[in-house]
Amino acid sequence: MIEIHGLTIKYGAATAVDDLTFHVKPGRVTGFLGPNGAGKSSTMRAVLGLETPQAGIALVDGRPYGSIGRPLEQVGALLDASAAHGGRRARDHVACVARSNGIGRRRVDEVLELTGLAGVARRRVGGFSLGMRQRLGIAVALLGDPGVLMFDEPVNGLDPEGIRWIRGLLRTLAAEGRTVLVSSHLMGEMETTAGHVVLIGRGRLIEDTSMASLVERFGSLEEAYLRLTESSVEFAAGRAG
Ligand SMILES: Nc1ncnc2c1ncn2[C@@H]1O[C@H](COP(=O)(O)OP(=O)(O)OP(=O)(O)O)[C@@H](O)[C@H]1O
Repeated sequence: MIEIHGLTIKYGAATAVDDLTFHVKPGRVTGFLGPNGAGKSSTMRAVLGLETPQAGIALVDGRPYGSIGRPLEQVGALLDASAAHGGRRARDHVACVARSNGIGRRRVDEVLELTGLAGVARRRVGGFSLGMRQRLGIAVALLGDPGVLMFDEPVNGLDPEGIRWIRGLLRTLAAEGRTVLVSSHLMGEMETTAGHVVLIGRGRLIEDTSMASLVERFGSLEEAYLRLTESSVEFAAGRAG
């Protein structure tokens, strides 16, 4: 379970996350949605102890990330697919993270297999497509077999086969009883994958509800999203013509 309590994150004078409170429960995929700049990535970083909030707290299974003994075995995350060093071979990258976290080699091969990277594991990450990097980031997130998983826009750059694969993976992870938080701007994809939605705008909570209730109220997730975030969009495109 992930618990966010009164979380406030400021960058200088700008408030990115504003007194945000919500819980992410196990056993279902929770879609974390909101316009560009709404504060999704900042919130996820706070869960991993990568942000120092001005107020509030983010907990994983009741504890702040920094106090977890073997964090990779509690929470796995894909936040930035470009994080891996380009000069490294894929397997070496995963093996290095595994080694520094006391995780054995067998698990390295398992996650490479699970993410479809076994055949390219000896290739350098620098030559990887964005979709392959996403898979590599997911492989690392799964290394510790954690009960809590966070993916920041994991479908980015994936081809249709990859999108279908991640849909199945997210559902499987949730069905295994894990806590799964996924951010995405692809409403159609989220509607089929997520059972619950946390919608934020300008760092504040807009909705924390089941997918079924949103679709029932608005007809589709896209419609719900557009209507509910109307006043929270910071970077709206100009109208053509
Ligand atoms: N390191 C930083 N320094 C300064 N401002 C930042 C930093 N990181 C994020 N911000 C700002 O905080 C706000 C929230 O950003 P964040 O990346 O959390 O939003 P997001 O919902 O993940 O957006 P997107 O959907 O575009 O990825 C934005 O206004 C962003 O410009």
